[in-house]
Amino acid sequence: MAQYARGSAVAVIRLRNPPVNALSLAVLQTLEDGLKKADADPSVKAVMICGENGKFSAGADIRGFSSPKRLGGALGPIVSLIESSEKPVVAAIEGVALGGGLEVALGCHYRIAHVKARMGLPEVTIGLLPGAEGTQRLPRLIGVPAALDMITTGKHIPATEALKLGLVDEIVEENTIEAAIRLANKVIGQPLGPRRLSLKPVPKVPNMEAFLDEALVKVKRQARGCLAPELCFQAVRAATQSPFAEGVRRERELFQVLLSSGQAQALQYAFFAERAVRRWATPSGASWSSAAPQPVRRAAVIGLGTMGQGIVTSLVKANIPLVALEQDLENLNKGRKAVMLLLQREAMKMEGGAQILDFHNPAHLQFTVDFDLLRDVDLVIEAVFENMALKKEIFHKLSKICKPGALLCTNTSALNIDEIASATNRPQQVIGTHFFSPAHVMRLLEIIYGRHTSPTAIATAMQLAKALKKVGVVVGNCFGFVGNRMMFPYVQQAVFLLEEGSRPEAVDQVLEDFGFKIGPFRMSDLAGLDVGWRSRKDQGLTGPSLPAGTPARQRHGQRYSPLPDLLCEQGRFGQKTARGWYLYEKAGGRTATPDPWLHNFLSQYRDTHGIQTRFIDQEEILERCLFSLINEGFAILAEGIASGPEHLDVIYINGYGWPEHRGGPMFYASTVGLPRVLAKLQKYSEAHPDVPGLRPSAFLKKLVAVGNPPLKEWMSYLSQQSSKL
Ligand SMILES: CC/C=C\C/C=C/C(=O)SCCNC(=O)CCNC(=O)[C@H](O)C(C)(C)COP(=O)(O)OP(=O)(O)OC[C@H]1O[C@@H](n2cnc3c(N)ncnc32)[C@H](O)[C@@H]1OP(=O)(O)O
Repeated sequence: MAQYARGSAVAVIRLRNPPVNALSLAVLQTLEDGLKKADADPSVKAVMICGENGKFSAGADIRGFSSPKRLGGALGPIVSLIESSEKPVVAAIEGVALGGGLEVALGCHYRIAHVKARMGLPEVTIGLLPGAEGTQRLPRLIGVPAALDMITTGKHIPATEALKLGLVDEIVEENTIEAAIRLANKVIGQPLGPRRLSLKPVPKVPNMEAFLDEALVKVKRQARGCLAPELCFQAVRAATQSPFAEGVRRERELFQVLLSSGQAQALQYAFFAERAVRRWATPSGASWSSAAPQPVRRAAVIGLGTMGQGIVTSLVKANIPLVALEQDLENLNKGRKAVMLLLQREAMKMEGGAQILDFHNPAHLQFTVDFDLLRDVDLVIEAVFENMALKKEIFHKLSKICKPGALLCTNTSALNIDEIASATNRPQQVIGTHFFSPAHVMRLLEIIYGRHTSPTAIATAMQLAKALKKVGVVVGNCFGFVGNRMMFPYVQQAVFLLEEGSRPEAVDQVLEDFGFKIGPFRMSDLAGLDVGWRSRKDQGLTGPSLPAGTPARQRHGQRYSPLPDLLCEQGRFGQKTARGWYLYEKAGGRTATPDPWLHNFLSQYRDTHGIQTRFIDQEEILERCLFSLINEGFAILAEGIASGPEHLDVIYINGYGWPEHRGGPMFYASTVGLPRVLAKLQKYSEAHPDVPGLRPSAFLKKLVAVGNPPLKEWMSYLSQQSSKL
């Protein structure tokens, strides 16, 4: 709701809808009532609009976009009403003014902001555009280039930048409300025409059309199939071509297109999914609501390879003092140099970075080879090589050295947390923290609890994720956990498709067109083919431990492709060796070129194994890769490894480059329709009976049998029916 109060000559309208004063229909109604009351009251000479609890408003209530009584066109007319008021209206911006919240402020005649406030039009990130006339007012106020940047990226800007852009008239360090009332009193009686943005012309840019054409190319390139950035662009372009009223009409049309697009629903689902996974729970009943985190005043990272370097950088950025440990001086110096370089780059990106990132002070970041320095840390993150024996040795040592309360985390992408914990005298304090590379950039932190991990340990790891500005997702312990376990069948299908007749570039193209940042073969080349090779050798799937006489394309009675092993045997490890599934300009090069050698190698391979090369169309590539990944997701849910489909989706969006506008794999499955996913899996499974990843999961079959319920109801079928699966 909005609260109306009149004191002296200035009426105060306070937006009130905790926690972020989202603009629901009820809030809009009371805002409109307040404006009309102020207008009708002759003793009121000016109006001040602010938000409750130090936040102006986070914009339209996102849940309202999917409700039957849609928010759609409700806000624009109210913004117009504010602007047309004959009494000056001042916005007092504290905390955040985002989306519709900022559009309300743009309707006001004056804007005053607290120095710590943030502003933005993030509608694009939830698949929409600023549909309350924001695409028409903002370019008039701050110019087309700056407005286009804010509207097409959705970025939040600090008040200091808003002042420089002319988005706000003044910033204050003290009480914003009092300053806004002072300003309102001061401007009573002054002409309002020049303050009405709808009456202003859009400032000219030399070669406007050329500028816009270039901007459009950039917007499209960055959108990777997402509709909203381009439609945001079109709305701003309309502001440069048409009078205000016509621009508003165009904005409304484009808004409706986005509102009814599946993409907006997917992005809004993703927004709430990210927040839902914070409320973690385990099958044993531990949960976020009852577990409290332990404070982490000092941490340690063991191992300064690529992952360790990124983790150290993340901790420094989060201002957590730490000890970085390596096994010997040579590795320590190498690691230190790399970390310092990363930190310098990060500091350059931050405003006042060098002061904020105090990484030259040993009290904040200490490099050592001495395990004894880990005695009083609150949390250790082990980030050594993916080797069970090595990790167990380290954890055994840690449990002897670290203080009793210290949390012991292992950065692993697949290894058994319980086995690692068994090497310690405190398995309740051992937890998996699976960072994604580069660890100081990627948002995902998969948090894996073992059989004995305590709720406090989970809560502490989640708190750490928050401090590192990452999205923590709590999952159970199984080989590959959630993300990699779903990735295995996906990559396996991609390789099988090569055996049957496809090429890496064809498979990658289909998945990149779908919206993945990078296809499976480019991804393998980037990560290094040797990583998987080592793991397969450890599992006895290839290498010297493979029993003599094992068929080349079969393991344990299932189809197996030795193609990646054969490439590794040729020294083709991907980017690092300039050759993998592609050819690169040099070792460490980034530009992937299709490799005639590989094409020839694939033909010979097919001949050797008597495989008839066939043409594989895009639909089959997409369905076999994606549906096998989704199928594994259903198995994971049925086993209780993750507590809901949102967890899987958040993991895929934030750790695996899944296109957010498709809402994550499980949401995508719900949009395709589970009966179709099942039918396709059945078809492919019949064609490839020796591939378990294509065999439909019992849970998927169950959901289809009960009538394809909406995603939010899936888990209820599991709890009622799991015994029958
Ligand atoms: C009718 C109008 C036509 C069109 C134009 C207008 C369109 C819009 O305005 S669309 C909305 C644009 N605004 C946003 O996209 C902002 C979204 N929110 C955020 O970015 C963040 O929540 C925040 C920066 C405002 C606060 O971040 P933080 O402090 O980390 O808190 P949370 O993110 O956990 O949020 C707390 C709580 O509030 C819920 N929430 C936040 N914003 C909205 C919103 N706009 N509508 C509905 N609910 C919102 C959020 O989900 C959290 O609740 P839960 O934990 O229960 O999910």
